[in-house]
Order: sequence, then structure tokens, then C-alpha cells
Amino acid sequence: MSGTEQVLYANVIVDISHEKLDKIFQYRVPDVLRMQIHPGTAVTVPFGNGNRRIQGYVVKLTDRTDYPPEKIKEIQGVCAGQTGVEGKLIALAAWMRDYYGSTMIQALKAVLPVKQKVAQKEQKQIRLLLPEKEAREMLQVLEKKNQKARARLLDALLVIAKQNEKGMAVLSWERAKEQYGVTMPVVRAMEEKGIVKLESMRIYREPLDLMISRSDQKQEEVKMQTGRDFFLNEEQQLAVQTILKEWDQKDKSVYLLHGVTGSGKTEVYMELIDFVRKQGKQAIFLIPEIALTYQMVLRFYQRFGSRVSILHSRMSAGERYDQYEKAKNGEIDIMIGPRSALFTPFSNLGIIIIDEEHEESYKSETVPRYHARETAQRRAEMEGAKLILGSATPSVESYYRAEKGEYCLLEMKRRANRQKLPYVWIGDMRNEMREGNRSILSRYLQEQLGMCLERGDQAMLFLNRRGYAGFVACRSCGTVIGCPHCNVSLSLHKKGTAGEKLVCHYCGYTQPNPRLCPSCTSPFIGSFQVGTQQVVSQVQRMFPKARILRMDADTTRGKDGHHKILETFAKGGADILVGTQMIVKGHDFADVTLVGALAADLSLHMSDYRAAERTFQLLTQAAGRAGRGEKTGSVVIQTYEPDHYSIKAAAAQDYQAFYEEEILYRSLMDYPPVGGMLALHGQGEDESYLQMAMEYLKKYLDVLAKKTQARVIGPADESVSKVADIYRKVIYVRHGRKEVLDQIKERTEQYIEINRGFDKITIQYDRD
Ligand SMILES: Nc1ncnc2c1ncn2[C@@H]1O[C@H](COP(=O)(O)OP(=O)(O)OP(=O)(O)O)[C@@H](O)[C@H]1O
Ligand SMILES: [Zn+2]
Ligand SMILES: [Zn+2]
Repeated sequence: MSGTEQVLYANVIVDISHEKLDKIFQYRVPDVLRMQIHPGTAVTVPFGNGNRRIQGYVVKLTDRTDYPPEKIKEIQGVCAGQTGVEGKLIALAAWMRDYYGSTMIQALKAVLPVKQKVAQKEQKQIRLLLPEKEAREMLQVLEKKNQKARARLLDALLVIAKQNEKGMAVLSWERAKEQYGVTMPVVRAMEEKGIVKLESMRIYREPLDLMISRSDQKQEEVKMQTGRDFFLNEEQQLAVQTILKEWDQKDKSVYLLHGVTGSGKTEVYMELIDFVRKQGKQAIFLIPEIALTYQMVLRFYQRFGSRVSILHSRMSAGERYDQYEKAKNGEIDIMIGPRSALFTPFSNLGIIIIDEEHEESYKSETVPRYHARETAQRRAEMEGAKLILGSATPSVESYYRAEKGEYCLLEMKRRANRQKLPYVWIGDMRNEMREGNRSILSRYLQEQLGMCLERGDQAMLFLNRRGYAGFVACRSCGTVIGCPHCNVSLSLHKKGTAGEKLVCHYCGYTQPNPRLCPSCTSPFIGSFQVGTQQVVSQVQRMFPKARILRMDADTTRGKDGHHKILETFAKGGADILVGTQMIVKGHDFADVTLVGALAADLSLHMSDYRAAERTFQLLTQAAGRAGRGEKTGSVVIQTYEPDHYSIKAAAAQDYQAFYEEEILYRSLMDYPPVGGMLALHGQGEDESYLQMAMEYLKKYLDVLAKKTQARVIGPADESVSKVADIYRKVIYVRHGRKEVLDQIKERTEQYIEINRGFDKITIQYDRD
């Protein structure tokens, strides 16, 4: 240690309810308070010219300051007993504000649940305070005095005490009123004498009830089940033990659990959660909304009983608030839910698990545009908790970090029950076309489907509609018209009478829509338009007796439309399930032995650098639905690009092969995760003004880029270029090092702030 102690400063946010004070102030940390002050600590600080004492929260500690040190005031004290979970969440919000770019209020709204008056459903109850013997004596007194109502109430309470195992005597006010004719003055009078106490009790809505509206058969299903009927296999045990062995190692805080589909990751999660619970700590389990099924939640209920709660988007704000309250009051210790469950106010968080960590739904679409993975990592760090990321198809981002040693990698290569991974066949649709088959199903898939139905098994047909942004492809040779500069496909834009043109959403490049294929001159070139409806009717025509269910955005409206379809299928109520990507995620149907992925390559042509990754993930996950029960499954992947690495790797279920190709492409192009990417989204009412402002911005960025060798591209129209009469344009900046982008972002923010010309438009930042 060096002789001179460094001065420590705290960044403090002083008022969380005023938009005007959306600013962070620096204070000096006095030596005597050093040990007590952490991110999240509530402190009192002098504020303003009068040095008024106000309360604030520490959001960060630092040894650097941009102000003259002699001008910085000191923290006066720590607010005792207030350093709870709220402070930590506020500190997390402050980090989100800085990192993702939003106001403090926006960040706080994402992090702290809004109080909901409607949720405060209260019930009154009457509790007996006297011990039994005294109560009996009192009863005699009351009877003697002929105070009938009081006697009736006391008598009822004594009966209840007798029936209750612990001798507790509590009667709801409703019942006292209706059944025993007790009035409020009677209760008040008895309360004054110290005989009873009138209490308010919060009534929480039960999360499992909220999950589905029907409650048949549920009661018996939810019976606690202490053990399971199998042991963890070797791979599962190894994963659990590795994490537990390193539990106290601070440098090992994030794990990536890469386990093939059906490898039993959920059991690993539950084992870890069990460990955390036994330590008196709590767990947050994030899963994508779509995989948040009744079956999944049931597994947790069976293991952990009512210590579990859930959050999901179909709950009302009040219902969600109830669940947060339960967490804060220590009534539960496991929260299951999508992205927003990350902010559950547990006071002693031990673990955060993110299942299907590659899912896009973990990224918020509204400001602050946070990613649950990064934010979870931050929260885990702040609270000394572990973070587990699980997937059969990890995001390239996470795998890259694991490779660099930032995350610890754990692998499970076999299916839990020793079932074989399914056999995969790639159907080349160019061939089908050449040989005169114009139907949606290849001949091989038709044959397989027929056999599957004959066996009495079930099949899933998955229509990949991801990124159906109207790219243009040749049906004869498979060529897709791409941008010559960005290595992504061009999107078709219909611009009134001006005719059609193809546009790049990264750099703004345009060209006319060709009538003949540029590589084989076939006239069969155009954009794709196939819907699930069409698939259903074609398949029905081929197999008139098959019972077909359709699952897509149209058929899953309503409170539990999604759940109903899955349940019908699970119970054998249909032979074929046809659907969009929503049928792919995490479902476990034992009788499904055939999965067909139609138009597998549609998602390859999203105008997005992640197109190949999404395609690989969707196909691998879809294939993973086949043959999960006793019977081995088979999969047919139909494509116009059978040679594309993401399709070949998905067919071979070879993550490694995919990753190696993909990371090469990313590093050649400086795309994340090798490089960083910063998007500047501009919005304005006047299109030409917006264009001009964005061009100014681009010029400024070009100057910065010269010094740092960043790549600046755009401005280009966003893929949705106009929403509610507001035009939207975007500029991307890419660089191999993220710190450089941080600096560029900071400089640009300053530039925009001092430059009046930007007042009429809004600029938002987004990362990667
Ligand atoms: N050790 C085990 N022995 C036998 N069966 C197991 C074992 N572990 C898990 N299973 C069963 O294997 C099936 C798959 O497990 P689980 O759903 O946890 O897999 P997963 O890795 O989450 O799969 P996916 O990523 O495809 O959703 C489940 O039916 C589960 O009950
Ligand atoms: Zn062609
Ligand atoms: Zn381009």
C-alpha cells in the first residue's frame, strides 16, 4: 500500500422525484464513513446555497473528480436503517441511465415498481389477545352483563382457537359481521378493553391463479413433491458442483451453461436455487415470456411450494406490484419472470439465472434500452450474487466472453435421459422447384409427415417468419440481393408511383428492384409471402384426416390463448402444430417425433448483422423439440441456401462450428461482440430537417472517427422509417474497442447539448 491514502468521492443522486434534478452530484466521503458507504447507501448531504440538509443515494464511488477538489462538499451522515434494497435498485438505475442513455426518471420507472392503489386489497380481521383461561372468564362476565354481541364474538374466537393447531384465534371481519351479527362499535369497544385486536391483512393475488384463469385440476397438481424420480446425471452434477465449489470466489461470478436441447438445464437451475435458499438468500429466475408456461412454473411449485412467485405481462400492474411487495416483505424467495423480474426487490439476493439467455426479448425496446444480461451482471456484482446464463444456443456475445475468460463456461453435451439428438435432413428447395414441386412442403417432408401420422405421433411445422422485412430472393438459384457495403440483405420498399426500390438499413444504399436474377437470370425473383394460414390449408389438403392446430400472433390473443393451444397439443388434441417461432421455445412434448422447419432461411436475410445467429438459434431450438420422449425424432430443414454455415451447423447441432464461422465474420466487419457498435437514432417531424441534422452529426462523427479510426455509416432510414408522422433515421458507429465508443458517445452528447440546431429533433443512443 502506498503511504498517501486516496481521497474517495461519491456520486450521489439527490432527489428521485424531480425531473429537474436529474443530475448526479459529487461529494467527498469523510474517512470516518468510508466503511459504511457503498452504492445504494442512503446519505444526508448539504445541498444548494443554503446548505440545506437533504437525503440522497450513493450511486457510485470513485477516486476521480472533474471539479476543483476544494469546492466539493462532504457527506454529512448515513441514514440508518435505510440502506435497503431500494438504495441498491436506485444505484442500478443510475448505472442504466449512464450506460444506456436515458433520464434518471426513465431509469427509475424501469427499476422500481409503481405503487398501485388498486393493489392494496385489504381485509380486516379480529384477533383474540387474551389467553384461553382469561378469555373464558371474560366470556362469563359478558354473558352476565347480557352483552350478547360481545359474548357471541368472544365465543366464536374461542371455538376457532380450539380448532387451530397453534391455538390462534383470528376471525375475518366479514364473517364476524355476517355470521355473528357483530358491528364495528362492538369490536372497537372490545379492542379498548384489550380483549381483541382489529388488524388489517393484505390479500395477495395468487400468482399461479393469475397465470391461467381456469383452476380445474390445479389444486391436486400443485401438491408438494419433495423429491424427483431421478438423480442428476454426471454432467448435471458436474455443472452444479463446479459452481458450488467456487461459490465464495469473487472473481468467478458469471457462468455460461451451454447445454444441448433437453440436457436438463432446468434441474441444474433448481439445484442451485435450492442451495441459495438454504443459505437464507433469494433467487431471480428469468425466462422469456413465451417460455413462461404453466408446465414450467409447475415444476418450480412442486419443488419449492409457495416460496415461488411469478411475474408476466398479462398480469395487471396491481397484480405485479403485489408480487414485488411479497418479495420485499420476505414472503417469497424465488421470483420467476421475464426481463422486468430482474428488479425484484429481494434484500439478500444470492443468484440470478437467465434461461435461454440468447433470446431477444431480454433487450428492452423502450428507453432505457437496457439488456437484461448486462444489467443482471451489474446487479449481481453490486450484491455479491452469482449470475448463471443458460442456453442450448448461447448468444455469440456471451460465448465470446466465455472464450475470453470473462465468464466461466460449463457444458452439457448429452440429453438428460440419454435420448439421442434427432436426425436432421436438409431439404434443398431449389431442387424441388427445378423438379416441379411448387408446394410449401418438400417431397421428403411430405413423406415423413405421412409416416409420422401413421405411427400416431405428433409433428410440429415451424414457419420461420423472422425478419420478414421483404428481402428479394431468386427461387431458382437462391441468390438474395444484398448490400455491396454491409453484408446484409436489402429491403424492398414500395414508394407509391415511383416504383419499387431496394434499400440498405445500415448505410442507406439504394438500387432499383431487378426483374431478373443477377446471377442466373431467372425471372422467378421476388419477395416471399407465406403465412401460417396458408401452410395449414395446404397441409390439410394433403392430409385430410389430420387434426391441425395453428399457433401464431392471431390465434394466441386473449388471456390464455397461448396456454390453451399448447395444452391441447400436449394432451394429444391435435396431430400437427403449425406455428411461427413461438412454437420453438422451450416446450417439451414427448410425442413429437417430427419437426419441419419451413423457409428456414427467411431469417438469414433480416437486415441485421445478427441474421445468421438468429437463424442458427431458431433452427437448433426447433430441431431440439423433436424426439424428447422415448422415441427418436427427425427433423427436416427446408431452405434455398443449404450451404450456408448457419444452416449446416444447425443441422449438425454443432454450436462450435457455427460460432467459429460467425466470429470470423464479426471480427472482419468490426461487428459486436468483437467490435462495439453505437447507434444514434434520430427522430423528427420534418424529414428534410432531420436529414440535415443527421448529416451534420455525421460530419462531426467523421472528425472524431478520423482520430480514432472508427467506422461511421449512415444516416439511413430506420427499417420502420416513419411512425405516427415522426421520421426516423439512424447513424451507426463501429469500433474494435468499446471504450472508444464510450468516448465518442460522450463527446457527441456534449456537441448536441450546446448546438441549438438539434433542439428540434431527439437523439437516442443504443448499444450493439
Ligand atoms: N437427470 C435426469 N434424469 C432423467 N431425466 C431428466 C434428468 N434431468 C432432466 N430430465 C428430464 O429431461 C427433460 C429435459 O429437461 P429440461 O427441460 O431441464 O432440459 P433443458 O436443458 O432445459 O432443455 P431445453 O433447452 O431444450 O428447453 C425433462 O423432461 C426433465 O424432466
Ligand atoms: Zn437466380
Ligand atoms: Zn449497406
